[in-house]
Parts: sequence; C-alpha cells; structure tokens
Amino acid sequence: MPVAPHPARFPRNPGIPLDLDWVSSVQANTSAVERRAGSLGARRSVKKDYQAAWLLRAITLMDLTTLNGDDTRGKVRRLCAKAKRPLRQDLVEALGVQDLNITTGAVCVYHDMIGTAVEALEGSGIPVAAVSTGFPDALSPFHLRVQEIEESVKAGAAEIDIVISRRHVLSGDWQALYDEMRAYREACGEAHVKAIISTGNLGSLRNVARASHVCMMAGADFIKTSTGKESVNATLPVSLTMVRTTREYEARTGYKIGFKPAGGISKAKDALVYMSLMKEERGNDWLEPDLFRFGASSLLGDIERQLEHFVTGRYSAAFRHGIS
Ligand SMILES: O=C[C@H](O)COP(=O)(O)O
Repeated sequence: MPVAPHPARFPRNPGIPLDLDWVSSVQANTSAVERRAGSLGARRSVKKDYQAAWLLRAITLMDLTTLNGDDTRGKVRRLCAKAKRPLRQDLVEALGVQDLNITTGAVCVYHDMIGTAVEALEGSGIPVAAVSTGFPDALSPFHLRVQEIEESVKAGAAEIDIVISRRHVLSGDWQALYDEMRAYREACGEAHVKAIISTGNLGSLRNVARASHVCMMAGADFIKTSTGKESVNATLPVSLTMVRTTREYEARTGYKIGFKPAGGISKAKDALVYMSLMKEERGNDWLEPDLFRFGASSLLGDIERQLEHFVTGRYSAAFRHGIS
C-alpha cells in the first residue's frame, strides 16, 4: 500500500546528532510560563466576526481520533465519513463554504483499524495516522514497537504517532531517548512521525522541554503533548513550553517542527485559545495542518454546535481571506 507523500511545505527534519550540552542547558521558568499561558485567553481573544473562520480552520487542523477498546470497523467508517464531511450540508450552505471542501486534517486510529480507514478515505486526500509503539504506555518489547511501526506503514498509515519511553526522561537518559526516537524515525520511512512525549507523566516543564529537544534532534516531524490516556493531558503551560522549543530548534537548525496538543481538548473555545497561542508564538505558518494539529475525539461536535450560531454567508468571506 503506497504511503501518501509528506505533506509539509518545508524541508522535513532529518534530525541532528544528539547534543548533550544543549540538552542540559535547557531550562524552564515554570512560574513565568504559567503566568503567560494563564493570560493568553484575555490577551488574544478572537474577534467575534472571525470566530466562525477560526473554527472552520480548526476543523482542518484536527486529527479526528478514535482510540477505544470498543472501536469497530463500522465506527471507524462513520468517523471517516465525518472526516470527509465534517459539517452538516445545511450548515455548509449557510456558511457559504460549499466550494472549500473542508475536511479534517487526518483520521487517527489504532493499527488494527488502518485498513478500514484507508479504504474509507480513499480519494479524499485525508491521511490516516496510526498510534504506534505499544500506545499508550510504550512498554512492549522494543523490537515489537519498531515492528508495529513498519506494519502500520505497510498497511497504509501516512503518519505515525509514536510514544516515547517516559522512564528515559525521568532517569535523564537522553542517549536512550535519542536512540529510541531515531529507531522509530527510521522505521517510519517516508511516513510523517509525531513524537508523543506524554507530558502528564514527565514531572516538570524542564523535562518536557528537554524531551522535546531530544525528539527533534532525533528527527521527529511533530512533537505531541500526550496520548489522551493519561490523567493530565494537553495544558497551555506545557504547550507554550513545547512550542518554544520548536522555535529554538528552528533557530539552531533551520527546520520547522509541528506541534500537536492532544487529550482533553473538547471545546471550541479551547481550540481558539490553542490557535491563538500558535499564532502568537509561531505566526500564521503554524495555523496550517502540516505544522499544527489537534488530537481530539470530541472537539468536532462542539465546533459544529458553535458554528450553528454563525449560520450566515458573510463569515465565508472571513474564512477565504484567512486569519487575522
Ligand atoms: O491523540 C488523541 C487523543 O487520544 C484524543 O484524546 P481525547 O479523546 O481526550 O480527545
């Protein structure tokens, strides 16, 4: 099964040798980050006239996800149908966006559901992302985790969301984390790789920042907060910390790395805050699906509900003109 080409507008990150001096120099000022993240909603609210446009954009940034033990092929097919037509037709017409072919950024499933999703999405241009490496805990034998990636790529996943071993971070074994991520990167081949660093398990923002850097050095295309299965998932302070590491990495290497907050993002207003964060910290390039995704299973429903409040054609003009 051929893998869809890497969708990025920019050269992909080949990684660099592990730079331990750089890693140990990485610090995080927790109280400053928390203050900044806490004031984001007040500083960067999206003007009412643009909210529908932002919400439509949020749909295009979404990895529409189902990762449940009771997933069935029927449920995955319904999810894919939703990814292709995320909004009801009457809403699409009322918003005046019939010609824009708005779809979600990707559909994200477990390995066993890749074939079903690939078939259901055929011809839509929507990539299938697969969670891999013994998701969500990454505690299966290493060779099986690597093999899982290879099998998922073979089954047609164009994007692989790997999970790092948290113990490497908690014990400060950066070489082990780098080697693990490097092996995952290689197993992905041409597939796009997102490194889930499971921020809720890492204990400190400094660990979050260091783990992010090591994964980027080892070739991650995206860094992703969490699996959605931990008790603490995406938060604004964690996101701000990670997004800033992408800026530092780009400044040193020239490579742009994407960011994916995931887990517990289920409200349209939260999506707007995350998008504001991206715009403020990284600019408009990071409001495109090759550099930003939401990992979310229930966000789309709330966005659809909120868009019902905007059923008037004039908002399509705002969407066409982009975000400001
Ligand atoms: O990456 C995807 C997450 O598992 C989704 O989490 P969620 O179900 O809390 O939206």
